[in-house]
Amino acid sequence: MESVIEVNNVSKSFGKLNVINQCSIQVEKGSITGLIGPNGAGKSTLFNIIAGVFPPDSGRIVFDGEDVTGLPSNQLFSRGLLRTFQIAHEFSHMTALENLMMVPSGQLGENLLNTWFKPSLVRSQEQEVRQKALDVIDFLKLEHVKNELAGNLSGGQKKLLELGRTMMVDAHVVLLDEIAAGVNRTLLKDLNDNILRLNRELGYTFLVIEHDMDMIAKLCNPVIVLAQGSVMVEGTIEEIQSNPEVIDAYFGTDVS
Ligand SMILES: Nc1ncnc2c1ncn2[C@@H]1O[C@H](COP(=O)(O)OP(=O)(O)OP(=O)(O)O)[C@@H](O)[C@H]1O
Repeated sequence: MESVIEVNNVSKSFGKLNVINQCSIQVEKGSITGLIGPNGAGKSTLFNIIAGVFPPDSGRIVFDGEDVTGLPSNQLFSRGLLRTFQIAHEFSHMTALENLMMVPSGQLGENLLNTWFKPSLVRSQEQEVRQKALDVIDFLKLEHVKNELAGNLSGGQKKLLELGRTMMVDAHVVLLDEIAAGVNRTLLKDLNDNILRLNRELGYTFLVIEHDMDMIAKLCNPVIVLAQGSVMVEGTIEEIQSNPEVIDAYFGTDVS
């Protein structure tokens, strides 16, 4: 098995609070790996470190075999590692299709000189981007809302659109931070199905933070439990749910 993300002995403090403590995890290429743990365990902080939002105090992050510790998000983005973000307010007045078309970086049309001197090149690239966006709409079965303003989409449709944006840049590793929050059951099934399809059909690797245990159980193998900034245990969802230490620390007495 080949790791696509390696977190090696990473630590991070905010002031006197040690949030991540000598934490090491590996995400295998082609896996959908779950990251769970109690509130405040450090999951989002670890995501932010992996995604280059801020550097660790110590330790290393390896992505695709290269040390990327401290590289900013935009550089990781161009290497194919990205996290989903909520659709920014300023994009809510654009249609779902336009939101997808906005994603690719370095569009030739943005450069005024190109629009003057190489108009045909710009036009053909715009057509290419539009076609790709239409393919993504088709893949995610969002055809019926493609011309709807993003701000008018339902919570679940917005999450699908966020997932769609990762397809526009050919991401191959995607960090999903609580993507199920606030999504109704029907759309949650669509979301799960699409994550599985991206994984199986297009080879995406996912690292998923999620409080929804049904979603973790349906999608993730392995599941890593983080507690107080370090790995408590890693295994299949069945192993996790029957681990006495995890039951005690995380599930309380509700889990049989
Ligand atoms: N920028 C920051 N400055 C100071 N403290 C922070 C910062 N970010 C996170 N923390 C603290 O770090 C701890 C871990 O937070 P983090 O959001 O990583 O946990 P989490 O496991 O994602 O929690 P949850 O499941 O509740 O989202 C918390 O005590 C939080 O208050």
